[in-house]
Amino acid sequence: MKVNVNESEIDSSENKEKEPVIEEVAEETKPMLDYSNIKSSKDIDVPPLLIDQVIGHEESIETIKKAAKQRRNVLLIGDPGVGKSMLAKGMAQILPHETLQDVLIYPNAEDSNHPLIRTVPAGEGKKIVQATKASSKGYEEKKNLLTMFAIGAVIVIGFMYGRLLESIIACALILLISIQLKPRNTTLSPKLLVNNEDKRFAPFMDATGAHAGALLGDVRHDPYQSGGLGTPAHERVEAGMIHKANRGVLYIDEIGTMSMKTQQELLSAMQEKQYAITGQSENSSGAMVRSQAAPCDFVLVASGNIQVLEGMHIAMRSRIRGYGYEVFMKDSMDDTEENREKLVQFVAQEVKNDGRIPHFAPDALDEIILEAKRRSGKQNALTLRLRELGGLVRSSGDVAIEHGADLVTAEHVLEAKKFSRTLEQQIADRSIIQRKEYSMVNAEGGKVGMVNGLAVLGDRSGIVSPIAAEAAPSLSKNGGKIIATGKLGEIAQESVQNVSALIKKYTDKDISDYDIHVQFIQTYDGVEGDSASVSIAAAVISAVEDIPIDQTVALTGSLNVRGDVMPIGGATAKIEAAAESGLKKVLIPKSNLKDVMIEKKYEDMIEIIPTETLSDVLENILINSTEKDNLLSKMSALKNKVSDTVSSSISKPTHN
Ligand SMILES: Nc1ncnc2c1ncn2[C@@H]1O[C@H](COP(=O)(O)OP(=O)(O)OP(=O)(O)O)[C@@H](O)[C@H]1O
Repeated sequence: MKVNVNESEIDSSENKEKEPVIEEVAEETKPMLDYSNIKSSKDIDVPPLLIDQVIGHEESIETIKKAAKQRRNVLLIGDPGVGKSMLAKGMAQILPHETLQDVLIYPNAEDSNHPLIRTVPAGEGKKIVQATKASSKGYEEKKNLLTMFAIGAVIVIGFMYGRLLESIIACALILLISIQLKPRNTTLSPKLLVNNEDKRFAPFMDATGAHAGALLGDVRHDPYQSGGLGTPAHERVEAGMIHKANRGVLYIDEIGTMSMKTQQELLSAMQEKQYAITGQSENSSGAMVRSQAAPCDFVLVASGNIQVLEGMHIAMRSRIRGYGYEVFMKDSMDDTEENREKLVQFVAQEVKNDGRIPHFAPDALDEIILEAKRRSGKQNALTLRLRELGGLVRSSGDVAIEHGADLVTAEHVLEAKKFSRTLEQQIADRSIIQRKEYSMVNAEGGKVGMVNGLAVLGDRSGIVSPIAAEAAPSLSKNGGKIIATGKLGEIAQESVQNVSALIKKYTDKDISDYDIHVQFIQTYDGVEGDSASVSIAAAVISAVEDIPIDQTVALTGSLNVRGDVMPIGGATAKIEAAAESGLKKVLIPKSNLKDVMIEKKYEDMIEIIPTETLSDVLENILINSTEKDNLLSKMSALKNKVSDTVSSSISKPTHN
């Protein structure tokens, strides 16, 4: 990929020869890895334990292993799909499982609404229940026989005396009584609340979004409360996830969305390591029942993004801090050979877990690594948002199956990329078509106060976002106003205010003498406008100075108050959107140059010009004219004056 570093890059004060410098941006032509040892991802070993399958979070894995050993709580904070729940599941696999218990609940002869809890080693619970059931089986058989006989007799008598209706009612009554009649050993037989029989690993309970009943346990409602017809209280008790997670992991994603009351209860369960089960609905007969406390000695792994902390009970966070670890998870890893190999392992894992798609050939693995690079949006990094990358792995596999291929190839990955576009990408695509149809993007000529800004929709879809500025002398005695319209009005206001000092400095015009209108034309919901300040400054300067802007150029960058162009996010997506819209050049902050990983098809469509200062931007975007030359020489003189002042102050020693 060729990138033109424009002549404006060369410091004019040094009077160097003004020749454009051509800079090579690292081009990925050779394979990303040495695949000589493998034919496909099938030859890659997938580790048996989940924790060893987690890619790119070495430090977090260390912490999780430490936490598992000491049974500590963990708070995992990070972006969606970076492997938080995978780490929590992995933790459950490395917790000791020899100490697992079954929990039984028994009726209480003294207080039927206070059933009793008994814990036994894992696997024993089922045996106890089966033994009690076996002894009551004989009774059940006899009872059923007797019931059938009674029903038969009533029907025959009913026929004989012509009282069929009464006999049917009598049969129904006999059936009801028979169902309710339970032998003493049946009513006294325990119920298995928590069964850990044959568990190879400690339990993992995902309580994300669980309501209080499912989380803390509940007692079912029973309408037959009187006359001994009701179901015994202990049989209506249901264990909560906190009980099922006993000696294992209780995982809660987005814990901050849980009600404070539930968090409070969870906290007391964590403190006491046991929790009595009661009916959660006040209007239910279950609310009368309260079991003896059942064990719930779980490790809590809570997770979410950073905002989740706002909704989190303060004591809960303090408990995790005091008795556990807080982990901030990365969203990307360094682009090293070792990490590329891990990505290959990731592909092998995803293929194995999916079980329906073929393995990946080396060229397809290369495409996935390249995509991981692109999605990281950073120089020398690979994304760790692996759930989304896993989506591409699966859809590439689906394409290969459609083509009847035994292995997924690079072509399949590229085809999958085309149709598995995110909603934001589809909206961006559609807007590009619309803009082309209605000629909203000006891809030719020069216009005063009109600039092709670039923005990002979602997290990786670029969009051309035209900005128009109009400057009119203010008639108000109190000076001019900045009037910003469109959805990004606030950002526009702020940007104009930030750049007003620069505009004043560079144009010799006080923009407070003008009413300046700035409009973001056709802005979409979800467009972030932080990187529009360079575009706004260019549009306003063009409007104030009446110098047309080249409409074949698009630009992006954040401008600081000193006139330096600062880096922005989504450089690659923005450049691709500009190319797709038919624009010929794109100005991006120089510091973003290494982040650029545009697809091959765009490479010859657009010229990328890195910029460092507002002067670089104006040099490249204003249409050549005497006014432009005057403005730029004024700016360059100013720059020289500033550097002279700085160098003289450095060279003169001061004596205090
Ligand atoms: N670091 C990783 N290593 C290997 N696979 C990963 C990693 N991160 C995500 N995945 C893949 O993505 C899937 C989803 O990840 P997971 O559910 O753990 O993400 P999460 O961070 O918990 O997301 P969310 O916060 O949205 O629940 C995993 O089952 C796995 O296939």
